[in-house]
Amino acid sequence: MKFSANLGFLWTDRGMPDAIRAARSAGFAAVECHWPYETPATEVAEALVETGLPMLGLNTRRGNVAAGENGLAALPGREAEARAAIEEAVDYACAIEARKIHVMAGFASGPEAHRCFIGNLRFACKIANRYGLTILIEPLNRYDASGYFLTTTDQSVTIIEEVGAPNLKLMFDCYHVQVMEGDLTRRLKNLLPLIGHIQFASVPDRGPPDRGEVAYDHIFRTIADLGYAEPLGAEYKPDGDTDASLGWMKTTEGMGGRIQS
Ligand SMILES: O=C(O)[C@@H](O)C(=O)CO
Ligand SMILES: [Mg+2]
Repeated sequence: MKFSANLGFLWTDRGMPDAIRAARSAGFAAVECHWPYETPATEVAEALVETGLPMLGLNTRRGNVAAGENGLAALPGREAEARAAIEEAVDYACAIEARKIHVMAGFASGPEAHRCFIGNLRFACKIANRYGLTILIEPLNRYDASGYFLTTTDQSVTIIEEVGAPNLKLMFDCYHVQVMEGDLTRRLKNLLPLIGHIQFASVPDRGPPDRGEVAYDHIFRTIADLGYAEPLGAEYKPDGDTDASLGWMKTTEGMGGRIQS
């Protein structure tokens, strides 16, 4: 069991190359990010080579963030922008050797949005397949992303089956899944073949995993027992300094200190 530092939330006080170095110093086995596009891919690639860490994945652009957009792929009429964002993410991923792209659905609902999302995901999977990349979809919870198109693992399974591409997988963020559906242990076991990445944070405050309503020592042990060996994404918001928030990696029984080796 290994951990990946999500640089969308951890070490946000520095640029991505330095955040990658900080993750290496803290003992993470990998990094992942949200929207790296303002940093030249060459700078990110250099920091990855220097530290030896892989960048697991990145997200497609959200669209007009100032206007509150949170993804484009399920927005009928915005297919050209959504597909340009997918192509941009594929290019960036190839430049830094990231293997997974989270295609963000956006705020939408109804059958037209569903059809639009399916079409854009088929497009994404086809392009990604040329480079051996995996496309991820991630259900987000109704409080943090009210009105987001994709909200549950059940809905995600329907979409993955309808798209029918072997390189389309579920981003199982334990934080969102716990808020929306609960039953984490059974869901992890049942959905394992469809899972392309796992993330975690405390619930309900999205802090480090050694607090809140989810017993992450049990969840991490469950994941390890299932034979899932990919790094788990630490996607939580530290109260302040990221380094000061990492006690869970070293001290909590059953967590990183014992599992990560
Ligand atoms: O959980 C999240 O919010 C992220 O994994 C993400 O990709 C952006 O919303
Ligand atoms: Mg997440």
